[in-house]
Amino acid sequence: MTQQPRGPVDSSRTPRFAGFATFARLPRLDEVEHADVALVGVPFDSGVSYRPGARFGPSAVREASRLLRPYNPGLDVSPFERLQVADAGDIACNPFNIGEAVETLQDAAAAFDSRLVTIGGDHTIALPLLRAVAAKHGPVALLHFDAHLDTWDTYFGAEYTHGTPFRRAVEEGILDTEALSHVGIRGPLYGRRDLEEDRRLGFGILTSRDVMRMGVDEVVDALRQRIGDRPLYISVDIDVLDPAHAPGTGTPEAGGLTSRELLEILRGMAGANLVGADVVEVAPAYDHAEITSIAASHVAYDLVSLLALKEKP
Ligand SMILES: N=C(N)NCCCC(=O)O
Ligand SMILES: [Zn+2]
Ligand SMILES: [Zn+2]
Repeated sequence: MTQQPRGPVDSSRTPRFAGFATFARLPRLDEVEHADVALVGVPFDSGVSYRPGARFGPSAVREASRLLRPYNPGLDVSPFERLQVADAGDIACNPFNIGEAVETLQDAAAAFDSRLVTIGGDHTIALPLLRAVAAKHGPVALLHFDAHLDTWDTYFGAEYTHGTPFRRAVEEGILDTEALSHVGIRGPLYGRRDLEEDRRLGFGILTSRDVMRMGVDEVVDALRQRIGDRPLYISVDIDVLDPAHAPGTGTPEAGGLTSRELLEILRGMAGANLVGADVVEVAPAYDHAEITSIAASHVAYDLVSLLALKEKP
């Protein structure tokens, strides 16, 4: 290929509301020879326990990402200049067979030679994504933003659901159990045992209340200390945000983070050895004025920026 596109379409020449939506108006993966980072959608929500609809997350986040601009002042980086970043479209998974969908996604993710920032989809998808990452890097540190633990065992006997990916991942030995953190946990549980089992799996918790009391800087310090320079995977369930900041999601819980807090904690990870990330649980049917999909698009943009900061000088 000769003249390959790079970076977003220029919004001062082609209105940002025109044309097909790729993430941040970036080139499609099939338009470039190689991408350092690929944004990929996983329109799968057959693992949800309550409100369905995250299958429409990828397209909503792409639409909401039209307003993103190429320079990220929060991290002082122009991610699309440093790296070739492309939109790989969606991975099509069987909505009627969760086990098959998980396998399809694992194989598809493993086949990329780009780092992936994945847009879900429900949280079930984190398991196959982590498997693919661990196949390349070995067990990874996990920074998990969520209202929910997602370390429950089974629902209706099902092992693969959006409430269980991280228990499966620990069982499979694909996580580095010295460096597992949940941030933003809150809301009612089934019992105290949920917390005990979560702790036994190796997780440390910074609750939504901890974030409020400690403040962003102290939270970042604690997380950085735990993560060190291990290969790191970041999984962001958008319901970590308060329903005021993310109404469009399947299992909303009151008392969550603001989008500002979430973005600032993410920016605190600058320089970490990030190897992959996802943003999940955007369910646009419950959204208003794109509040949730805009938040998710900014989260994905900061995740790409973190990869850009790390990959090249
Ligand atoms: N991963 C998300 N968003 N939710 C998990 C909720 C599981 C439950 O209903 O108990
Ligand atoms: Zn959640
Ligand atoms: Zn979750």
